[in-house]
Formats: sequence, C-alpha cells, structure tokens
Amino acid sequence: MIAARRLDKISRLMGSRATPYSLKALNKESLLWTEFWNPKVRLLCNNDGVAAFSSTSHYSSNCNHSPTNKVLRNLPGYVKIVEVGPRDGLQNEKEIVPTTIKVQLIKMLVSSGLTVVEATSFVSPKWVPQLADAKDVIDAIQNIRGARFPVLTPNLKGFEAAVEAGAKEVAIFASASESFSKSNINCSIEDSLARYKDVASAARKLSLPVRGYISCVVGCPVEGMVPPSKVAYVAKQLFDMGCSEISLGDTIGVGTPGTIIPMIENVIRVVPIDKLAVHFHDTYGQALSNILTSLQMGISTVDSSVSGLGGCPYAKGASGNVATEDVVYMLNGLGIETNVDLEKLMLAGDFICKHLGRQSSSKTAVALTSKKANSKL
Ligand SMILES: CC(C)(COP(=O)([O-])OP(=O)([O-])OC[C@H]1O[C@@H](n2cnc3c(N)ncnc32)[C@H](O)[C@@H]1OP(=O)([O-])[O-])[C@@H](O)C(=O)NCCC(=O)NCCSC(=O)C[C@@](C)(O)CC(=O)[O-]
Repeated sequence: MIAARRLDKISRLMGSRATPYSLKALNKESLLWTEFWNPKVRLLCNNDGVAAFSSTSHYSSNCNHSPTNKVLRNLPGYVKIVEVGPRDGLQNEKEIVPTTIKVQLIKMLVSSGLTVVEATSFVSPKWVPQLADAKDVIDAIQNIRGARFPVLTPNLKGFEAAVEAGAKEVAIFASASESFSKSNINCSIEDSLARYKDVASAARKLSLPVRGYISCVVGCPVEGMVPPSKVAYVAKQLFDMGCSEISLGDTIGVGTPGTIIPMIENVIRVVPIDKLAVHFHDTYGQALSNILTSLQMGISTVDSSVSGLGGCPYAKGASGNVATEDVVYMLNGLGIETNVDLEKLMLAGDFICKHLGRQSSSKTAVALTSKKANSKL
C-alpha cells in the first residue's frame, strides 16, 4: 500500500481538484497500486514511483458501474461545462432583456457552481441588438468571484472594446461553411481567419486566453453536409493561432453520433483532444447522445445553455442549445463530476424563463418541477 507521506505529496501535486475523487484503489492490486486523478491527468502510483500516466479518461469514484464496462470505460471523471445561456441563449431574443436581468442570471448561474459563464458579445449592435449592452454587463459582473466570463469578439474593434470594458477572456468564432460565415460575420472563412489572427495576437500580448468556435461542424443551413476535413482545417488554423480551446458547434443541430464521430476523428488528427469542446444544438433531439459520444471519444468540455435557451440569429430553423440542466442530469447519472448544483441551476432557469414568459426547454427542469408540484398535492 502507498505510504501516507507519499500519498499526501501526490495529492498536493495534483491540486485541490483532485479531491474528492482523487483516490481509488484498483480492484486486483489494491495492496500495491493507488490511482490518482483530477480533471486533467490520471496517475498510477506505488511507493516506487509513478507507474502509469494518462490524460483524462478515467472513472469517477461515484460511478456505480464497473470500469471494465466497454461502453463507459473512457468517460472522464470531471466535465467542464461552459454555460452559454447569457450570450448564445439570449442573443436571438427579440424583446430586449434588461441588463439587470442578464446580470442577475449570470449571478445565479455562478452560484449554481458553473465555473465558466459566457457573458455577452462585443459584436455590432446593428447585427445583434440584444447584446448592445455588453459593456454594462461586463461592468456589473466585475466583482463576481468563482467563475470566468469569456465574451465573443468578431474583430479587433470588438476585442478592444471588450478589454476596455474589463473582459479577461475572449472567444472568436469562425465557420466551416462559407455561406454561414458570410451570413454570420459578413466575410469569407479565410478573411475571418485573418481577422482572428489579429485578435489572437492582440490577446497574446495581454496574456488573455482565446477560445475558438467553429460553426456548422456537420451541417449548414444553406450548403447542407459539411465535410469533416473542412472542420479539421479551420480547427488547425484556430489552434495554430493560439486558441486555448476550440469548441465544435453543431449550429443547426443536425448531427447524430454517426456524423459526429467522423468529424471529431478528423479534428483530433490536427488538434489535441484535450483542447476540444462540443457545442450542440438540440433541433433533432440528438444533443445528449452526441455529448455522450464525444465524452466516450475523450472530450471533457461541454457547452450548454440554461433552460435550453438559444439559437443563432443567422441559422434559421435551428432550435436552442442543449439545456444545461439536462446535461448535468445525465452527467450526475453517470457519476461524472461537474461542480454544478442542479437545484440552484434550475432556479436560474426558472428565473430567466419567467422573465421571458415561457416554459423551460429543459426536460429535466420540467420533470423535476412537476414532480415537486405533485409531491406537494
Ligand atoms: C463581424 C461584424 C461586425 C461585421 O459586420 P460588417 O457590417 O461587415 O462590419 P463593418 O466593419 O463594415 O462595420 C459595420 C458597422 O459595425 C460596426 N462594428 C464593426 N465591428 C464591431 C464590433 N465588434 N462591435 C461594435 N460595432 C462594430 C462598425 O463600426 C460599423 O458601424 P457604422 O459605421 O455602420 O456605425 C458583424 O457581422 C457582426 O457583428 N456579426 C456578429 C454576428 C453574431 O454575433 N452572431 C452570433 C454569434 S455566433 C454563434 O452564435 C455561433 C456559436 C458561436 O454559438 C457556435 C454555434 O452554435 O455554431
């Protein structure tokens, strides 16, 4: 068995996120080996040193199922959720949502335990009037602790405005479809990549992290099927210009595991899998199965939107993002850590849905709310 002193030292090295699921004795060799994990790495150790090392792919100690189960073996122990509700969720809303409501929503999302909340976009207010108050939103959330608040910036003008407002992290958004690039940001893919190089280099000078999005990773509303090689090409460009994370967006929600797998396979030939995130819209009800497939392939960052709000203004017919509540419910069921308190998350969802005057698109929120109401009868 591993000595207590050594165990302490390794736990310290792996950081606080190594707990509470940092230790696990392996079945057969529990007297000799101890497995340590955190969201990034997995170590097999004994008193003689580190025996094996791998990135992510491990089991949470909360899991009821056996690590030898073939289907579930490669799931991560921790999934980082990137909440995009205040930006992607609201950008398409026709009625302008007051800044105070947006700020209250962000506060509630952070208090549910979400550690990344995309707050707004510094885009042209003529193109996306709903987010014209970006500066005020960033101003009002400056003192909120416990989460990062990336913002979308389509060009240097947006980047400079974001930095001036106090943003500490930005996201650039390209497309794998020419037609979508034109309708979303009014330029070709190549022109957008040239613009984004400038943004990425300006961000590097200030040591600000840059996330890269790719839209239409399986289908485009105009062009139909998008070849995986095109997605891989854009992913490599974004990675090479310094994006610390690349989010693969099924903007119109047409993907199934059958199309997601070849797309991810192509991308991971050119970008390390731990740099990838997935961003699924739920138009055809495929988002959760696509997320599970992505996790099985080794991805451990998932974008979602509280109450399933959202949709891109330049992707007609696309429904909302996958609901964060549904993602958390599924991950809880798999014993995968997220740091998110589902009850508190549902309060945030309820808050924004009441403001918008509509029912949540989260099946989990609807089911748990009606279960609660019934139990009170
Ligand atoms: C990119 C532009 C600006 C090009 O728009 P343009 O009209 O080609 O740009 P321009 O350079 O000719 O400028 C036109 C006007 O916009 C102003 N302008 C120029 N830039 C900015 C800026 N940053 N902030 C504020 N104002 C700006 C500029 O100053 C000028 O003002 P005017 O002289 O007419 O008064 C425009 O197309 C735009 O803002 N597009 C944003 C569209 C958008 O936000 N789409 C939704 C986000 S992407 C998404 O949802 C997909 C994603 C990420 O979620 C993943 C997925 O699901 O796929």
